[in-house]
Amino acid sequence: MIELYDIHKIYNQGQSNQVNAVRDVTITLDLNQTSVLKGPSGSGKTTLLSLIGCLSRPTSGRIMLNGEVISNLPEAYMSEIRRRTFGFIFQRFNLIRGLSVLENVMVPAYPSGGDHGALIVRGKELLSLLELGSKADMSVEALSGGESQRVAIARALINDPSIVIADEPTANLDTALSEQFLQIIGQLREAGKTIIMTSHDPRIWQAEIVDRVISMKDGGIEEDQINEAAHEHPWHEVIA
Ligand SMILES: Nc1ncnc2c1ncn2[C@@H]1O[C@H](COP(=O)(O)OP(=O)(O)OP(=O)(O)O)[C@@H](O)[C@H]1O
Repeated sequence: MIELYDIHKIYNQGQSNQVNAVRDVTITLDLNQTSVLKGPSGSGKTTLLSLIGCLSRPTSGRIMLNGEVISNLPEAYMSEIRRRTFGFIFQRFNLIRGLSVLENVMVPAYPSGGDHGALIVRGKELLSLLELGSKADMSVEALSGGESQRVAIARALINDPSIVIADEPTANLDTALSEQFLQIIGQLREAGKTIIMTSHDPRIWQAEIVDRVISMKDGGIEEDQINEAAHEHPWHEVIA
C-alpha cells in the first residue's frame, strides 16, 4: 500500500516565483491496481507522480510504502528504494542515443551490479515479450515511436519492479499504439504489478484495465473514482 498524508510540494519556496504544485494531498493507493492521475496542465500530476516514485521529496507531509515511511530517508536509501521498487516510463521515453536497444534496457540494472550474463538474458527475454527480440542490437535512433515506447517499457521492467510509474505514456502515440500500450499494461496488472500513470487521454481513463481515476486541480485532489468495469482479462501471456 502507498499512503500519502498531508502532502505539499512547493517549488522555489519564499521566492517571487514560488509554486504550490501539490497541496494537502492525502490518499491511499492499493497495490496490484492501475491508477490514473488526470487533470489540467499544471494541476500537479507529474509532481505527485515524482513524489510517489521517490524522484523528489515533499516539502511537508509523509509518504509510506508498505507501512514504512519513505519520504524522509537519506538520499542513498531513497535511491535504493527507487531502484528496487519502481520502474519508470517517461513521456519522451528518454532512451539514450548511441546505445543499443538492449543496452538501454539494461541501464537501470547497472547500479545493482550482479551477473552481467544473467542481465543480458533477462533484457533479451523482456525484449522478446514486447516483440522487439530482433531489434536488441539495433541503435535506438532507428526505432519507430511505438518501438521506442516498448523499449522504455522493457527498461522499466528490468529490475522487476512491483510498481510501474508512467508519465503521459501515450502522449506521443497514435490510437493503435495506445491500444497496444493498454494491452501491455493489462498484462502487467494481471502479473500483479501496481501501475500509476498520468494521462490527458480519455482512452486511458476509460480503459477497463484502469481501476481508479484520480482527478487533480490546482495541486489538490478534486475527484477520486473507482472504475467498477475494471475486471480480469484472459491474457494468454503474462509478463512476470
Ligand atoms: N522543477 C520545477 N520548478 C518550478 N516549478 C515547477 C517545477 N516542476 C513543476 N513546476 C510547476 O508546478 C506546477 C505543477 O506542475 P506539474 O508538472 O506537476 O503539472 P502537470 O499536471 O503534470 O502538468 P502537465 O499536464 O502539463 O504535464 C506547474 O505550475 C509547474 O509549472
